[in-house]
Amino acid sequence: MRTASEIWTHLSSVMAGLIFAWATPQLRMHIEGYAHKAVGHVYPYIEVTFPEFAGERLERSEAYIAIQNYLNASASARAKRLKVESGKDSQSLVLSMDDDEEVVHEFEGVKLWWSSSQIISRNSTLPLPYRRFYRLAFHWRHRQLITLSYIKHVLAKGKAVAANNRQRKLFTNNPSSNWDSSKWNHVAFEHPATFDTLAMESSKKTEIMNDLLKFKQGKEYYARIGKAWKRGYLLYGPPGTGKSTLIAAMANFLSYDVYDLELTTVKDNTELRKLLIETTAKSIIVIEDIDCSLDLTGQRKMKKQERDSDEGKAGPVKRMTKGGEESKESKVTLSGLLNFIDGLWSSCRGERIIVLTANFIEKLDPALIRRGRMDKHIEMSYCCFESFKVLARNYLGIESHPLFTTVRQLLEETKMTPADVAENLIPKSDDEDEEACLEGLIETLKKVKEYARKKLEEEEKAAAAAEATAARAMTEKAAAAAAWSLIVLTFDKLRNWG
Ligand SMILES: Nc1ncnc2c1ncn2[C@@H]1O[C@H](COP(=O)(O)OP(=O)(O)OP(=O)(O)O)[C@@H](O)[C@H]1O
Ligand SMILES: [Mg+2]
Repeated sequence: MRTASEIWTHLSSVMAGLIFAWATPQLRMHIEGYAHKAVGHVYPYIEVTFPEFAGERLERSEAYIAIQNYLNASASARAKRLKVESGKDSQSLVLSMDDDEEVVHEFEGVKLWWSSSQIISRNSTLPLPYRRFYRLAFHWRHRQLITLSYIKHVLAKGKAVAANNRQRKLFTNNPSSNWDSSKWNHVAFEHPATFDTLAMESSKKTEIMNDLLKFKQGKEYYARIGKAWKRGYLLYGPPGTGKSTLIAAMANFLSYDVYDLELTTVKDNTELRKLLIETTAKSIIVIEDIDCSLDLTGQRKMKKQERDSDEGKAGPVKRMTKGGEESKESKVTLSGLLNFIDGLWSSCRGERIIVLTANFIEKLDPALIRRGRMDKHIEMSYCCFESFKVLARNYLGIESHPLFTTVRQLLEETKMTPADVAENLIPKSDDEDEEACLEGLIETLKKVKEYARKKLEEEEKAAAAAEATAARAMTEKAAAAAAWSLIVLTFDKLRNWG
């Protein structure tokens, strides 16, 4: 039997050996490796936690939000316990995973488990009394796949879902006297127009949608060719042909915000620049009726004349509202507007689209609408049969009708805007069915055709009368000239005789 002192000596040497082994890094790694393997055999899963608040300033973690969106998108199909919250428009409902619920996902054939939990926190700096987090568990064999690919995939998908679900905004600029609160006012953007409901030839629609998609996905492309990630659209055509409707459809298609810039309330070029700086990425900046809100041609001529004098000396430019009445004097100039657009192109990070609308393209200065500033010019035209069919589907819910043939023929012979066609397709009482609406439209089209015929006839008559008057005047002038020559000749002869 060993004595107590012998046992102590033996224990001390074992302890010293262990301490020595721990102090030797290679040996320690071996021991740790074995320990991990031993634990791995018992519990072979790795768990990753994503807390809601992270970082030094305890801000809401972007990763947490992206994961939340990613998981919510498929929650109703996967989770057994769900919770319901009201959505962005406070009418729809959003289903999400309930607390302490676990769902199984699969990525490239690998199974993984997501769970959501919360614990009461004693940390008083947190904005909420509890700490929420998501936990991802997977087999340690898939560590590489999950950490290198899957988490990136989840974050990208979650961000895309968020972009789609985001409550988009419609901004309008405040007059500078109200800039204490903010330069832009906003309301929820809830225009229902889509490319599906837009009355336009389908080939033209597809072209615009492809152009927008290429732009939206073009981050790397624009960076590679060294061009700012911006695109300018000019929409022109008569009132009521759908310019504003197309802008709404574009914003819905891209999930972008809309900044509706009202130039008549902007005092000068400096204000214009300040407004620009406050706009955010993923937005469409719209200046409607550019041909009516600024006398651009006049300004350009004036600018040319005063090329040597500075902007301040150019004097205030009178701007007109759409109705033609004069609004407050403003010093916004064409060069200010061009700088605004170029500033947008060069100084603002992130993608932006600028859309100008006009009734008369010929009134606009070529510098404003040249490619590079306004890259795509879209003419919005009178209603054709294809556009009519879209309106008939929207307003009457029909794809065909025996009266369509008459409508088609009349539309080819007349000019009617989609706004007017749409107005005729709206039932005016409960008794009016689709046939009554189509008959009403045919009646109006016939009237418009008759009116146009009479107008043309009158114009032709007036032109003929003007031509006759001109011819008569020419004859009288020629006769007078001949008489005068005769007088001169006679006078000369008399003088010679004398
Ligand atoms: N192409 C279209 N597709 C679907 N609806 C249209 C179209 N054009 C006009 N409308 C209907 O007519 C109404 C007026 O159209 P919109 O305001 O888009 O015309 P606009 O070209 O912007 O006119 P303005 O030059 O006066 O601003 C819209 O509310 C819409 O209901
Ligand atoms: Mg409009």
